[in-house]
Amino acid sequence: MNSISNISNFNLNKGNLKKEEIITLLNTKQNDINTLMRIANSKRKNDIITYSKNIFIPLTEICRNYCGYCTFRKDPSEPKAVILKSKKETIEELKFGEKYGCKEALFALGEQADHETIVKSSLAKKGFGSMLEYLYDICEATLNETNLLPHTNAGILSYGEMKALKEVNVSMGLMLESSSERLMDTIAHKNSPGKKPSLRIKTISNAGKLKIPYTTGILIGIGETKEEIAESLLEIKKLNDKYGHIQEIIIQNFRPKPGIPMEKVKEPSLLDMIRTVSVAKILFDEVSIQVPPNLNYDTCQTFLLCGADDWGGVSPVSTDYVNPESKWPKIKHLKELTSDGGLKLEERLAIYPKYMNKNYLNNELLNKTLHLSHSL
Ligand SMILES: O=c1nc2n(C[C@H](O)[C@H](O)[C@H](O)CO)c3cc(O)ccc3cc-2c(=O)[nH]1
Ligand SMILES: C[C@H]1O[C@@H](n2cnc3c(N)ncnc32)[C@H](O)[C@@H]1O
Ligand code: MET
Ligand code: SF4
Repeated sequence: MNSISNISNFNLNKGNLKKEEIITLLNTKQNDINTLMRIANSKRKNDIITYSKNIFIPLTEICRNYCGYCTFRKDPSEPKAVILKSKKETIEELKFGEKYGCKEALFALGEQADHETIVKSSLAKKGFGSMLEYLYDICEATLNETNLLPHTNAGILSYGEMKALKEVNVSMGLMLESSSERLMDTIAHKNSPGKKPSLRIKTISNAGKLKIPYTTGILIGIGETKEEIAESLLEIKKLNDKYGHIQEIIIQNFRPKPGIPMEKVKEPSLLDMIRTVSVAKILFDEVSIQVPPNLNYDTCQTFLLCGADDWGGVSPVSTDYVNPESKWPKIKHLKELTSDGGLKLEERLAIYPKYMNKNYLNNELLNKTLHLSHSL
């Protein structure tokens, strides 16, 4: 029987869990789950739960992948598809967000959209040769014309692309999703060359070499096994042990929705989320564990009991374009939910304090970041 009653034999303090031990923890039942939660929660360094006030700008919804869980991606033929959001509209939206206190400009977009002719010609009309050039220009304008700090998640990028974007982003991100090659043959990733684990790992590793403060995470409930969850977390740990650039890990639960290939796939159970969040907290000492509250509207308090310490980007103005049916809780509500658990809600920036220095940021980004952080 799987049990963690032998948990004292596990090296829980240093987070040096072996794969087999993680799998055991991911399979815990009944009282052992309480123990697991208690141990994870005891790893908290303080009673603060952070969030970042952001505005989500989907610069393009065109994407070369077809993930079985995604409703964000649109075909160029769909009348409502965002081919390329203009700079004028982007800045107007950002300025609106700024009025409501947003400090993070979240640019999340389809992967390698410029491989599509319609995007390429739209870029050319504006005088840009690639999505990278456009992204750079938009992030630069964000810095020049607003007080927001850019965070870009554009799917996999090359070393050169990230080297360029580092100059105009305080942090960047890419969900590992899962380190499982096997999922490349399943409904989740079979039409998504960009979800190949080796490519995602390469991107995250290049970000480490470039000293880019980084957000990654795993998507739970897309057909992965417990063993594969353990392997994914260990892969992220390996990357962070090597470079130390991972500022937060998102434990994101898959949300089924009408019209997607995975429409009929069951969402992960609350207990599976509890087990995964707890294990992640035990495994990572210096990295924040983020659980998005909009994807767990009624249950998110539970994650406060297993060591989660960040709610991620929460927007007072924009929808979560990846999960548009999942409304953000109001900050006031989030504050009440957090303090009800004996914890304190605190706003943070898109870059965590330990990276606010010359090793990670150029002068302009550092000055802007420090200035904003004093206003929190
Ligand atoms: O509103 C969202 N924000 C998402 N974010 C934003 C995130 O919550 C914040 O940008 C970070 O916490 C940085 O402040 C992501 C960022 C990444 O780098 C990678 C993946 C995600 C996923 C989402 C998401 O699904 N919805
Ligand atoms: C931006 C991130 O959103 C996640 N994502 C994409 N589709 C869904 C869904 N249906 N439910 C939950 N998360 C999703 C992926 O992990 C992606 O990398
Ligand atoms: N398309 C990218 C990815 O899945 C960015 C987030 S989804 C809009 O990695
Ligand atoms: S999740 Fe990202 S990569 Fe996958 S189809 Fe959607 S937009 Fe493209």
